[in-house]
Amino acid sequence: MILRCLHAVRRFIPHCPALCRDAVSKRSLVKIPELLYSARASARGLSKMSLWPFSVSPWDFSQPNASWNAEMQEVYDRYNALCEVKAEETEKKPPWRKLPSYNRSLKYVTGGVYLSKIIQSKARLFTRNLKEHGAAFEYVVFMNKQEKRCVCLFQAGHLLEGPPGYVHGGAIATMIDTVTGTLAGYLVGPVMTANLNINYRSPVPLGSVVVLHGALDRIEGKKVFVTCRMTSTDESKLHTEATALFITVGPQWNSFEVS
Ligand SMILES: CCCCCCCCCCCC(=O)SCCNC(=O)CCNC(=O)[C@H](O)C(C)(C)COP(=O)(O)OP(=O)(O)OC[C@H]1O[C@@H](n2cnc3c(N)ncnc32)[C@H](O)[C@@H]1OP(=O)(O)O
Repeated sequence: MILRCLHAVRRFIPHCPALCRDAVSKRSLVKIPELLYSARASARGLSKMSLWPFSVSPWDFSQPNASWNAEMQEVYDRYNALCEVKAEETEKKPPWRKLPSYNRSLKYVTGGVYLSKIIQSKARLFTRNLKEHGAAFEYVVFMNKQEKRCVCLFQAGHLLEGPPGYVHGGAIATMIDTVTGTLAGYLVGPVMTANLNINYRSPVPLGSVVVLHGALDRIEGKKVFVTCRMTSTDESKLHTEATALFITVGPQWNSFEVS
């Protein structure tokens, strides 16, 4: 019934473009299954959710959803609590911040000079290109700017299989690149990965939850060195160790503080 109404609205849109162009877009309608899905997920503690289906704000993939297992939800709640400011400490900024995560880069970003507009309009961030929650990369990044480090909770879905029952090494590398790149980008601005070194210490079971600990090592001119460890959620088991080198690509590279 709801979908029928929405299809009727969709057919009506071309006849009143001035009225609807911005508020009701086809892109918004694509999000309806996600919104219905999120309504089901709300029982599991989804923090903010709008029932208004024509929102133009992008979907934040780092919110809890029904595919998260109990461990993912529990560790998320623990870190999320660190992001909240208590009433008596309103003047103090909490050191931790949960980063939102969208499936597109900035809408008007330049670059990708060989990309046609059609390709660019369909482009999606690699780790966020599936609509099915839980199938691949479920993750959320918490940033601590003061300490120049971050943690990422990662639940590996069934499409990431490498060896039977375990996560593919390339999927692990993807997450390490994402987490270290996000930290470098957050601290200094736009960067490109120049080098990634990974030591795989123990396999990651498919469907399990792990934590990636990213930390700034040092900055030397344009070069940003970041380390990363992937562990079990209680940190008793080391899965992967990595170092990454990022090169700043913006014009601002010589103006940030070297520490
Ligand atoms: C909104 C959504 C967010 C979502 C956030 C998601 C985050 C995801 C992040 C993913 C990031 C990626 O995957 S990026 C995609 C993968 N990476 C790439 O495609 C990069 C391809 N490579 C390049 O474009 C280039 O080589 C660069 C930019 C890396 C470097 O070129 P450049 O700027 O000309 O640098 P250049 O002057 O040559 O070198 C600068 C210094 O770095 C050193 N250097 C350069 N490359 C290397 C290297 N591989 N290993 C060691 N050292 C190196 C040089 O020796 C030099 O040192 P010295 O002489 O100064 O001492």
